[in-house]
Amino acid sequence: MNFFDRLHDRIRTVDSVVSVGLDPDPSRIPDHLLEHDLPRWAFNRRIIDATHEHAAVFKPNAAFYEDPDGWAALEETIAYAHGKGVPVLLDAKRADIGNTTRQYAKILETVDAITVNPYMGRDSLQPFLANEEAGVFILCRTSNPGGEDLQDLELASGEAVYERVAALADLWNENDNVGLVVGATTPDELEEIREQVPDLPFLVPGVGAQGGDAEAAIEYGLADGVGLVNSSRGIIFAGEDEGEGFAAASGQAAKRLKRRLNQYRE
Ligand SMILES: O=C(O)c1cc(=O)[nH]c(=O)n1[C@@H]1O[C@H](COP(=O)(O)O)[C@@H](O)[C@H]1O
Repeated sequence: MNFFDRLHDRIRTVDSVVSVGLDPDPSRIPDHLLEHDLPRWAFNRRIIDATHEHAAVFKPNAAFYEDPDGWAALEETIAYAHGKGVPVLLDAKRADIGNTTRQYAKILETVDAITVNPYMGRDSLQPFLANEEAGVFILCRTSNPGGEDLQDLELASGEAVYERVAALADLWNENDNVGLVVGATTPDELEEIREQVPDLPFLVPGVGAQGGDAEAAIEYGLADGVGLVNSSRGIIFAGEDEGEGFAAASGQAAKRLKRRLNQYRE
């Protein structure tokens, strides 16, 4: 079954478009978990237990797992999320030359969807795009301040680079498996890109810790009700000062974000 059909079902089941970002910064893991063999896994397990009822997906960012213990923690995390019936979107921002990207794309045997980088062009994304079951979210207008450095540049055609990316993504969506990453910190661009590509679901990061616009994230992020609004630190570290109560606080934060976003959903 196509990823976006599965996501549609998941969104209906939990009545939520919240993507819970699993970015377990080791310096912020509560002290009482540090004695575990894999503190990031111990942390994520408790976060998953507390938030899964409100999670349309879990989105681990690969950057937080790039060492041997991290790989083990990520493997456990993915399996546990799947055990709870929650799809996993790996935020890896991948893409490379053909033979390399073919190896990268093998990760789609393990996760349900991935973020990819369009900078190297179509062939660098082809093995991801060819996977009919998986979701492929292409970076379009990112939420960080430097997002404007390249993405806002005007091309000779008069369009901005991010508009060109949206147009290409639409073209590359032959398997109905493509979405765009558009940050909530630039609501005007969100609106503009939604008008340009009405059918592509967006992953909208940047609400919560980055202060993005939650209403715009819903108004423009969803295509036919399908899309994702991510918060990572705002959920997983909501109970940072609460010791063993940290996970319960995360559960509350995920529920609050779900309710806030649901106010704007039709
Ligand atoms: O691809 C992403 O998910 C992403 C794109 C983007 O433009 N901005 C952005 O913040 N993200 C990711 O979304 C998450 C945001 O985390 P918080 O700011 O803690 O909610 C991080 O994992 C970022 O890497």
